[in-house]
Amino acid sequence: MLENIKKIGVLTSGGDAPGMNAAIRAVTRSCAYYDIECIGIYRGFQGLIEGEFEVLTARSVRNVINKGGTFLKSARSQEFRTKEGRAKAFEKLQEVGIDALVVIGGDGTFTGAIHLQQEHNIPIVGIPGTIDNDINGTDYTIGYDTALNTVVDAIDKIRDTASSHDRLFLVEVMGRDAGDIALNSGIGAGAEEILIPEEDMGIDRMMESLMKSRKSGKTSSIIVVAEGEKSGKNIFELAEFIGENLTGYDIRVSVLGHMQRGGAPSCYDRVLASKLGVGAVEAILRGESGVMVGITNKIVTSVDFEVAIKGRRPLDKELRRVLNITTV
Ligand SMILES: Nc1ncnc2c1ncn2[C@@H]1O[C@H](COP(=O)(O)OP(=O)(O)O)[C@@H](O)[C@H]1O
Ligand SMILES: O=P(O)(O)OC[C@H]1O[C@](O)(COP(=O)(O)O)[C@@H](O)[C@@H]1O
Ligand SMILES: [Mg+2]
Repeated sequence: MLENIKKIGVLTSGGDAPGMNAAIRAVTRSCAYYDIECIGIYRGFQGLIEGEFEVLTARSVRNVINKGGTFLKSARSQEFRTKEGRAKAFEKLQEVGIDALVVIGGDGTFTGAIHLQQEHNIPIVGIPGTIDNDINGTDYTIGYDTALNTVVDAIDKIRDTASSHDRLFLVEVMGRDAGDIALNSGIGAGAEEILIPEEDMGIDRMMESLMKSRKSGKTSSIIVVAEGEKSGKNIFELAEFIGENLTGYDIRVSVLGHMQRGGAPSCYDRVLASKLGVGAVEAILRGESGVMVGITNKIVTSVDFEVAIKGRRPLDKELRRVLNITTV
C-alpha cells in the first residue's frame, strides 16, 4: 500500500447518471477506512479549475446512496479542454495538496484525465458513470441499469395509448453513439423494431417489417429509435416518411429526453457504484494510475483509459436474433 497518498480528490463529470452519489459515498468511505483525507470537487473539471473543494468525511455522505444526480454536481467544461485550463486545475490540486484523483464520468472525462495525467503526472483512477454504457472494459457503467428501467417504464405507459388507439409510436431514447439503451430497453418493452447506430439496416427493411406486422394482425406498434441511429432521418422525418409510405397508420412521436438520466438508482447501480468506489481507492493505493476500474463477470478489474475509450464494442448479435424471433 502506498504510504505517500494522504489526500484523494473526487469529482463527477459529463452527463450525470443515477448511482454517481453511491460512487462518491463509496470513495469517501473507503478513504475514511484507509485513513486518507477525501476532498470533494464540485462541478467536475470546471470546479477543479476554480478550486471548488470541500472536505468529505464518512458522515458527509449519509443519505445519498438512494439519490439520483450527483450532489457534487457535474459540468461539461470547455476550459478544461485547453492546456491552460488543465494547468490551472493542476495548480489548484497542488494548492490543497491532493495526491491523487478519482474521476467519475464517461469517455470524455477519461480523455480529459489522460491529458491532465500526461501533462502534470498526477495519479488518476476513473469510475465509469454514464447512462450510455459506451465504455470498454466494463460490462456495465453506473446509471445504465437505472436508465433501462426508466425507459422500459415509460414505454410500458406509451404502450397503453398505442394499444387503446391502434397507433404506431416512435420512441427516441438516449445513448449518444451507442445502441445499448435502445436495444435492451426495446427488447424489454416488447418493441416491434429497434433502430441503433451500430447497424444501419435501412429504412426499406423497417417498412417491410411494419407491413409484415400489420398483415400478421398487429394493430399497434412501438419502434425504439436510438438518438444516434444512422438512417439519415431524425425521428420526426422518420415518422413523416412512414406516414407517407404506409397508409392507415396513426403515428405519434415521443422523445423521452433527460428523464432517462434522473431518478433513484436501481439496486444494481448502487451495488456496482459501491464496488467500483472501493475498487478505485484501492487501485490508487496499489500505485495504479491512468486506469478505469470496471466490472467484468462480477470481478472489479483495471483497464487503461485508452482501452476504455477506444471505439465501440461490437453489437450483441444474439440480442438482434432474439428480437427477430420474439417479434414474429
Ligand atoms: N478531448 C478532451 N480533452 C480534454 N478534456 C476533455 C476532452 N473531452 C472531454 N473532456 C472533458 O471531460 C468533460 C466530460 O466529457 P463529456 O464528453 O461531456 O462527458 P462524459 O465524460 O460523460 O463522456 C468535458 O466537459 C471536458 O471538460
Ligand atoms: O445533457 P446534454 O448535455 O443535453 O447531453 C445529452 C447527452 O448526454 C447523455 O445523456 C449522456 O452522455 P455522457 O455520459 O457522455 O455525458 C447522452 O445519452 C446524450 O446524448
Ligand atoms: Mg460520453
